[in-house]
Amino acid sequence: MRNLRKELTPEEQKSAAKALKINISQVIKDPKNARVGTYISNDGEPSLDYVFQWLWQNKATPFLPILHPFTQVHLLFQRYEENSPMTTNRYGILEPELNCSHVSPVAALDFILTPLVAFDSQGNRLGMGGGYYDRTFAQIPPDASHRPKLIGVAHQCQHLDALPVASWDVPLDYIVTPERIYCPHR
Ligand SMILES: Nc1nc2c(c(=O)[nH]1)N(C=O)[C@@H](CNc1ccc(C(=O)N[C@@H](CCC(=O)O)C(=O)O)cc1)CN2
Ligand SMILES: Nc1ncnc2c1ncn2[C@@H]1O[C@H](COP(=O)(O)OP(=O)(O)OP(=O)(O)O)[C@@H](O)[C@H]1O
Repeated sequence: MRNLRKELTPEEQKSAAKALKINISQVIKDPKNARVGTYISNDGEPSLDYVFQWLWQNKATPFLPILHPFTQVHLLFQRYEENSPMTTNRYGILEPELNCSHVSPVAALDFILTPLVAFDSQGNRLGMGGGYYDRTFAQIPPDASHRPKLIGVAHQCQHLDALPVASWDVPLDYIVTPERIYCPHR
């Protein structure tokens, strides 16, 4: 599945990124003041470059994942601005330089756009295998009055009929591809 997304041509990636922005704007209907977890694409993942522009233009705030400096197995979400100082993490992925005053509690985000390796129509997500997203989502208290909507972002070729589900897997509320919007639980 990772090879499938890596084999897309630059032209295919560009048209995917444009179509994704349109579909994501159907899910994040009211972007003004929305706090949105995002990612910087890696390894053939769909680019969010058009989504970042759309979020900034519509007064939403994107946040990027940072590998937690102490636990090593959780993600921190830090505000991302066009001029944020960046560094590369141990996987070679760009992330903002840690600035604690720009970090948001994960439960305070309104939406989290998650990259994935494969998804199914039931909202199950297969990731890179580090367990970062599931461990981070598990930190949200079950009785939290506000919880982020989880939106998987993928190329259509990452769709599978059914994925195995682990006890710790947190299901996605939506999956957005350039072609379709899946709402598994509605
Ligand atoms: N763009 C992006 N950012 C992200 C993730 C992601 O999947 N995509 N993550 C989602 O969790 C976290 C980082 N997790 C990752 C886990 C493994 C690998 C990876 O490339 N693993 C290599 C082995 C490399 C090594 O061990 O040094 C591999 O599987 O080939 C990358 C990211 C946070 N940021
Ligand atoms: N809530 C959790 N608490 C403790 N361990 C967890 C939790 N979630 C995941 N893990 C651990 O993380 C490992 C990897 O999980 P999994 O294969 O589901 O990762 P993934 O979702 O593919 O990765 P990623 O989120 O980094 O893209 C699992 O073997 C599991 O032991």
